[in-house]
Amino acid sequence: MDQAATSSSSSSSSSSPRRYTHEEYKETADWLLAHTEQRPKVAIICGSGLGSLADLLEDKTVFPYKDIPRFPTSTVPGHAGQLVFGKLQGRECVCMQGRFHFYEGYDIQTVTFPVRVFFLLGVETLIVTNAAGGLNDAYNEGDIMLIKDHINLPGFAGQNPLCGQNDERFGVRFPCMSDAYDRELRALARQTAEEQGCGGFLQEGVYCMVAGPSYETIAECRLLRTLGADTVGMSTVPEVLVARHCGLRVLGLSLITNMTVTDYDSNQKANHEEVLQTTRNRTQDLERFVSNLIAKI
Ligand SMILES: O=P(O)(O)O[C@@H]1C[C@H](O)[C@@H](CO)O1
Ligand SMILES: Nc1nc2[nH]cnc2c(=O)[nH]1
Repeated sequence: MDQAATSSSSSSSSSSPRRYTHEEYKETADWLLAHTEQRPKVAIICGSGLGSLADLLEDKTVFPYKDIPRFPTSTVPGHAGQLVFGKLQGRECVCMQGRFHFYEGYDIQTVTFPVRVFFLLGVETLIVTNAAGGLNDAYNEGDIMLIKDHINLPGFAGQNPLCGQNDERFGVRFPCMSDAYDRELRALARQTAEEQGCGGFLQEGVYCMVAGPSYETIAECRLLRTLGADTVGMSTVPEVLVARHCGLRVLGLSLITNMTVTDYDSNQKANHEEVLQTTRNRTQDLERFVSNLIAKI
């Protein structure tokens, strides 16, 4: 990717892989603060096909990523590529309509760049959504899974956005992740789903991140299930690591857009069109769910 390759800051080196300085994050945050009067406490990152959440905001100010200093750009269908400030249920929010993925060619610090910008804007809670493949055979396409934990497979292979020199202004060198997904927010989400009458399709489980962009083989799906994963996707975990590092509360939601293939006799094939089609089918329920939930935060 051109931008991924050319926007590399001078701080990148093998001994100091931190890609952006505190000042650089702050410049972007200050630019945004100078261009909007909104001061959101909640940020939402929209997964594949889930960007219409941002359309619910009122009194919107919209910034295409290309206009924001240092912001990367989205390259994946279903990711519009703009930052939307506005009010949802009367609460000021900022919404990423389109996220960045490692498989797009961005390094892991670029993928997570917006999260530290949100922190510097004064955001306290991050709601992160994704489209994911279901591994748990008790799940159904169209279910929403509250993420209670994750498996960071790229992290096992050295791709963790917190690698490199640590800046204590963001957080500690060795952040705890056993409480990554806020228990109170999950309880609120369960309560919201019950009230909305959609408790029947709410699941709670473990999301596993793979680098992508290829979908999993049958053997890989079986392996991930054995490891304890309920869903698999290509995002979210890096953003959560950076958010928790700087003390944001996190709620994670996976929309099960497809059930993964685990049977050698199956003719089913994972594909992005199916992913987007399921998000189109479920978008209204998900929007109502997030919107009702935000009213309680
Ligand atoms: O951004 P998310 O994680 O929702 O997108 C998922 C993972 C890939 O980007 C894509 C595969 O269909 O959907
Ligand atoms: N890795 C992965 N990502 C997805 N995103 C949506 N569905 C899937 C899937 O089956 N696998």
